[in-house]
Amino acid sequence: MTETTAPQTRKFEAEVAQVLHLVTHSLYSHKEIFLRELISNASDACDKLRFEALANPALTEGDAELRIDISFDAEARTLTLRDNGIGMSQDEVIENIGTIARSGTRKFLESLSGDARKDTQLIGQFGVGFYSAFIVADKVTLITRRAGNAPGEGVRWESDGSGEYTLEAIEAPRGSSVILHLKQDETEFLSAWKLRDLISKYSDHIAFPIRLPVQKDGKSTDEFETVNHAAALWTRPKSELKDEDYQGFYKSLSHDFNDAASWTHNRVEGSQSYTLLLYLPAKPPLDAMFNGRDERKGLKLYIRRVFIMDASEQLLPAYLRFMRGVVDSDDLPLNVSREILQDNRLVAQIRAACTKRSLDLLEKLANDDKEKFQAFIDNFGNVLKEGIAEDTANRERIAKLLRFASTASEGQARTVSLDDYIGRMTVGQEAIYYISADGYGAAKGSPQIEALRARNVEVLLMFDRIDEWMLGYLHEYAGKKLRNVAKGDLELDKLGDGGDKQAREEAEKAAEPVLAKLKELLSERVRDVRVSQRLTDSPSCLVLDEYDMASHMQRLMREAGHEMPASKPILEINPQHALVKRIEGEADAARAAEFSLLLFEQAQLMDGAQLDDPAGFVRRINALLAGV
Ligand SMILES: Nc1ncnc2c1ncn2[C@@H]1O[C@H](COP(=O)(O)OP(=O)(O)OP(=O)(O)O)[C@@H](O)[C@H]1O
Repeated sequence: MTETTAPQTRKFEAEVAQVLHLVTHSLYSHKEIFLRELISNASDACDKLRFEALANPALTEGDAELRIDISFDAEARTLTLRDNGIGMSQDEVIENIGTIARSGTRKFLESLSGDARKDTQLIGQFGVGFYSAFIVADKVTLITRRAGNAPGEGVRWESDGSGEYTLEAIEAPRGSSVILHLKQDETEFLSAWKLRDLISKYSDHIAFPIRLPVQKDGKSTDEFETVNHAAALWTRPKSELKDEDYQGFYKSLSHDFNDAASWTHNRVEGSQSYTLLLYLPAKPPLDAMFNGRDERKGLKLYIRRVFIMDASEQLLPAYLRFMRGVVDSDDLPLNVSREILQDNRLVAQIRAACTKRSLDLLEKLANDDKEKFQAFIDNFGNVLKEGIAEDTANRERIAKLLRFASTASEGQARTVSLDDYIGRMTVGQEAIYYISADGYGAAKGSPQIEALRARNVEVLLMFDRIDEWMLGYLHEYAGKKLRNVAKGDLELDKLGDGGDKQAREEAEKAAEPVLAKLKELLSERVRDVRVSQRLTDSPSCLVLDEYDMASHMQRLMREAGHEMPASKPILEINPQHALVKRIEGEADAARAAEFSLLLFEQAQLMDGAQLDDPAGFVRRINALLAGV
């Protein structure tokens, strides 16, 4: 450790100054949260000490009852939060309070919009932690000593939040005291009544005693009394807990300003015993947005009430990474490591239970609260889709929860479930039809869906990046095949009244000369030219064979740097269309070649592809328009 004797002044990292400025300016309307944040830090510090003391009991010697004391001095205008938790060494103070250690914070700063209202929302989800002290204080003093360090190795840190702080080595008890020098108008926090009220509102569930000085004749005495429940919330019987209790716990667990959308709380007893408390956030938590699949957080593992670690990766599959909560196991060994968690039978059981309970919760929400469920789909629907590939055992349950846009729904909102779709299938329809494209407009306007539309057959519109990948794993739902409308033979004869098969065969026969002409003219660009059953209005479209990769997926793969074998598409034509008829009757070979190219280029454009020769395309269109 670096020795400090006289106070030294240091500068905050530039980003800290930025966060501080933002916190103090944008969170004023939520100023009470400072108390919740500081209590939550104190509670984390007690958790950490309790955990370290498992291996080294000497750490808590002489002061083993972990607690958080809050006191105030009306004359000096100070409010002090003191915990006898893990404390910090000088290096840790510099690291934790003077810099922005977490990569998520940097990303958070980059994402700020400059719009105060939006940024407040964002910072609320991000969890402002220690810096929230500066919402109500114009100076903050932190006195701290790491458990295990000698009494003289304490640190005094002080700052007015304007860009610099001072550090000094001092004598200090184990743990941390945060002393807030309150701003002129923040007198309300110098009241036992007000503090008690805030503690029961925001911090009642904290598992350590939070104590306030006993009041006598309007003054604080030296005696302290516990004002919270001081029992881990998830250990309390459900019947005793109110919605506010669950929401309060959620907020301090997740640092979210918003209420959770829903939660599930279960005690499991059997071959092993554990408690689960899982929350579904109403808004995407920031880390779920910023941190990738490998950096996730949000599910805390406790063993017999002792906080062990964040074990989201071990206890939840990646496609449920938006869930937040607590797992408290009675049977895992306290000295469990991440490695042990990876490969442990009990953990595998708990993980399966977390998955099941999360899916139960989502199903219940889908049935009971359409609005909240729709918000879930809007926020997390694409994350859930990963489950189709990842969790084969639960594939059908996950598929049931998915929602899509379709030709029967309004706009691009994903509102149609596979069950809704099946309920609307027409006579003779055996498959669930979908089209996939780069965007909603492209999917909805796909020429390939024209004939299905004309027959009143609904088509699901898939246009999220993940869809094509997911569809590679979702071949069937409730015994019905999922079929890409742009692939293979649609067997439209089986639908509805079946149409006039004979008339179709005659039309195909009649189109043979134009097919032959087009095949010859476009032989370098297409694999085959066929009469389409899919088209009613457009002259042409591109289709794929049953096992070809969807064309926009091929493009995505190429963009991502994958070598894709060049495969020529199949062109389908509508022999009734004027352009096709024109080609058929065109005696001038050069013009016929130009127009057939146009037929192909139009199909490419509607498929979302880039043209090889846009200038040539425009020239051809103009020639056609000018009747040349
Ligand atoms: N009372 C305390 N005792 C010991 N360490 C503390 C205390 N308060 C803060 N710290 C340390 O400072 C770090 C930064 O605290 P801060 O509240 O800013 O963020 P955080 O708690 O890590 O994140 P979040 O608030 O989003 O959970 C903490 O991670 C912890 O290591």
